[in-house]
Amino acid sequence: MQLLDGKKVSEDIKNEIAVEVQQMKSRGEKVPHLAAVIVGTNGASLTYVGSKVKSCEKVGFESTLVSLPEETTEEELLAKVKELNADPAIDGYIVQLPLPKHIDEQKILLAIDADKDVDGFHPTNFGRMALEMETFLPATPYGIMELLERYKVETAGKNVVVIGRSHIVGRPMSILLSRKGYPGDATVTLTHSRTKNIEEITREADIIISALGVPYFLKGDMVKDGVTVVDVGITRVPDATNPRGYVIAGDVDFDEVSKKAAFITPVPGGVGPMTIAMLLKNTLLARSRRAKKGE
Ligand SMILES: Nc1nc(=O)c2c([nH]1)NC[C@@H]1CN(c3ccc(C(=O)N[C@@H](CCC(=O)O)C(=O)O)cc3)C=[N+]21
Repeated sequence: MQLLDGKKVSEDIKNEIAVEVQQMKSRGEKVPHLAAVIVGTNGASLTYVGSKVKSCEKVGFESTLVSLPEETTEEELLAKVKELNADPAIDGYIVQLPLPKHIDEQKILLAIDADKDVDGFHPTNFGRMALEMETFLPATPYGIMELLERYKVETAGKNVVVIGRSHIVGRPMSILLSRKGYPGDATVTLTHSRTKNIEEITREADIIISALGVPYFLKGDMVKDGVTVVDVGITRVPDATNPRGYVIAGDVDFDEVSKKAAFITPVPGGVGPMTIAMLLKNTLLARSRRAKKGE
């Protein structure tokens, strides 16, 4: 069994980015500037946004955190989005999801300038991804592709089973792995809450990407020997014996599944850190695109 070490690979990627930023600086060029908008104070969301800001500092990017109260109206958030679209200092930005229920997420995502949409969530960028055009790939699926590539996991002609059809992970993951070329060319099955007899499907899989959010869902008897397993689930499970009061649980029963797996990601330290590294990579791309346009 080999660990797909997202923590380590993400550090490598951040070091590569830091080198490029240093070169930009020494040429007197503007460095990438990422902004993140967060509405409300969900504990987990605050953690992620905090680590994004920290990672920006680490690679030498500029970063701006826009923290808005839970009561922010849709109109106010739209106004902030328009302001970021128009701000020449900002190369790319994200609006942290989920948003409070009184705000229409789709309306916000549509308002983001596709050229600054480093999350790759705008319909234009999602379409470009599906059509195999150059674009900002959504950070989590992009990070998984990068992990598979750096560990040389074979994908061509393999049976890939994706669990979960979310717009930010499962759906784009299924598209990316079915695209032409490496790390794609796979035969992809997208499973979800209406899928019947899922264990019969997962048992045939060469690669399983689980993005479900159900702690310890994937058990040892649901996979075949030699499988590659990527665990996207991150759930905080209350645990009184832990000083934090919770433990971070993946979708995969690691103890059972790792006994049969050829490659497997840990949680934490797998897909999560890769997501942040790829967001930085997209922001670097946003900056170089804008530099080419003289912006
Ligand atoms: N517009 C938007 N873009 C996102 O990319 C986005 C979002 N909204 N909303 C929330 C999710 C979640 N997300 C994570 C990023 C890093 C870790 C991460 O680094 N996790 C660490 C530790 C986790 C912990 O300590 O809680 C790990 O897995 O090792 C996790 C989750 C990005 N998201």
